[in-house]
Amino acid sequence: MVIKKICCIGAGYVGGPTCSVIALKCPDIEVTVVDKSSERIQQWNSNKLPIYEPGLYEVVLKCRDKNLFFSTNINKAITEADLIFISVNTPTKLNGNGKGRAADLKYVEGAARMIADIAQSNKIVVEKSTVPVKAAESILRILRANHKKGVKFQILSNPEFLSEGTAIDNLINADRVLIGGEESEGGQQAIKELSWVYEHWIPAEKIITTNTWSSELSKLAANAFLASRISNINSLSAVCEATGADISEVANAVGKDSRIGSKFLQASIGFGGSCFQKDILNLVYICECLNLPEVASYWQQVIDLNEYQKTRFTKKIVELLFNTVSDKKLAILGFAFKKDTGDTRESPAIYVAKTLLDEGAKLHIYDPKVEATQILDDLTHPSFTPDPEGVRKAIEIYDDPYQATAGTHAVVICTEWDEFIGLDYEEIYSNMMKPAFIFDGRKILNHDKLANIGFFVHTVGKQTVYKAVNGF
Ligand SMILES: NC(=O)C1=CN([C@@H]2O[C@H](COP(=O)(O)OP(=O)(O)OC[C@H]3O[C@@H](n4cnc5c(N)ncnc54)[C@H](O)[C@@H]3O)[C@@H](O)[C@H]2O)C=CC1
Ligand SMILES: O=C(O)[C@H]1O[C@H](OP(=O)(O)OP(=O)(O)OC[C@H]2O[C@@H](n3ccc(=O)[nH]c3=O)[C@H](O)[C@@H]2O)[C@H](O)[C@@H](O)[C@@H]1O
Repeated sequence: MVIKKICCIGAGYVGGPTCSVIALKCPDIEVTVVDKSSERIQQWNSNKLPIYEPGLYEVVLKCRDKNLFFSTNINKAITEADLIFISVNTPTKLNGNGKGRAADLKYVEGAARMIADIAQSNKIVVEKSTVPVKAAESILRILRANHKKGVKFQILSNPEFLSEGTAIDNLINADRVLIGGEESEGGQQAIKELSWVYEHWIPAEKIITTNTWSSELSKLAANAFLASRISNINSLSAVCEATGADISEVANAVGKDSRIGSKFLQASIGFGGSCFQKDILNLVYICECLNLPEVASYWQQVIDLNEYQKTRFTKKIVELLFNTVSDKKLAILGFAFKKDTGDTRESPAIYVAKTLLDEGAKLHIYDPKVEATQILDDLTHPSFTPDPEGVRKAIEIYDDPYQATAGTHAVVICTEWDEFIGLDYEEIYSNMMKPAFIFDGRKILNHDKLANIGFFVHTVGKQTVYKAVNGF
């Protein structure tokens, strides 16, 4: 079979950008991205896409309504497709067995059941979502138990490695594409067909093929490795703060060893995002189910250290502000979980805001890309507070960093947006309460310069900087 039509179930952070790039690079293939959320589909078809991702809008504009379609007509897209990506969310389970750790596969199962129900011809079904090892077995059982006479399915695992904020570049210049499938003739043929799609722009030597279970596990492993590097460096940042070593100097010296490498060694207020925590918790749960408690507790440490890092940073804010932030105004600069995205899922800024609000602070929040409604939703969600009205009264959301910081006791940098580096801190200082504090949770600012202006500066992985100004 030559792939002529692709359907992607799930128009989210992965489905949208991935299929846009496939459409861009494969003009001979018609790609339809479907979602059960008509609001999301309507946004994909508008001039304001539902997600902010550098370069995405340009790609969508080039392909939309030519060979790229966003639709709620799931039935039609599945019926016509030769190959179907399942790119739905796989959040951590909130209830029942494995609550708080296992991946909730209800959306994947829902997608599989829809495919089984609708498909009238053979399909290659591709797990794009991040799933536990052996998930393909469950999908296949659902498909094969419900298929119509004569319809055959092949399941492939093709995990996605893009990072938000750099998704388009990651997709176009992927380090590798991983495809896992059955060792049977049918499985190998399906692998070839999906490889052919990627070979439109990815060199063949970068396309790795494995068995299905290796592919599924490699995705969890890659995220666990990446997150553990952040916990490694964050653990050492605590040692730096206690000794006078500087974590940036340590990271630079350690990272120069080519066996270690310099990437992903940026100390921070802890990693956020929708996947690191959920995927490692999922790995921990899998290990427990496999009766591998030592392995489970090894990876659990990566999460525990991340919690410790978030707590450490916020405790320090309260401690340095004379042990009370009650009724003090604090500016939170950055609410997204990293720069160049409007995504706030598991953002450390949410944790910082919660602790400060619980301590009675008033927050002025500014983020260049996160919508005010999103910030409000995050901070008034029932899982965040029992008192949404109280939170609403304690926060103000700004669309200008100078207004957000005016009249505050402290500025807290939660996201490493480039624009925060170039702000006029003399002006900011002049409009703040004194003594004026900066807590740089991302290590992006010039701390000596800030101290010279008069700021009391605390950052991660370095001793607090303060230069006596006017004799104080
Ligand atoms: N966000 C990221 O950067 C990355 C995410 N992943 C994985 O990719 C998967 C998807 O993640 P995101 O795109 O971030 O999730 P998302 O939440 O942004 O998008 C998922 C979409 O699937 C839709 N959906 C769920 N069930 C459906 C159904 N039965 N029919 C139609 N639509 C349905 C939802 O309405 C939602 O729009 C997850 O497994 C995640 O772990 C993998 C790599 C990167
Ligand atoms: O499975 C996924 O969802 C994706 O998860 C991460 O991508 P993402 O979460 O989008 O972004 P990252 O750049 O990995 O950042 C995650 C968090 O770690 C933090 N981080 C990152 C790097 C670093 O050195 N220090 C650090 O604190 C970031 O600020 C952010 O809060 C992985 O990098 C992707 O390869 C993977 O596909």
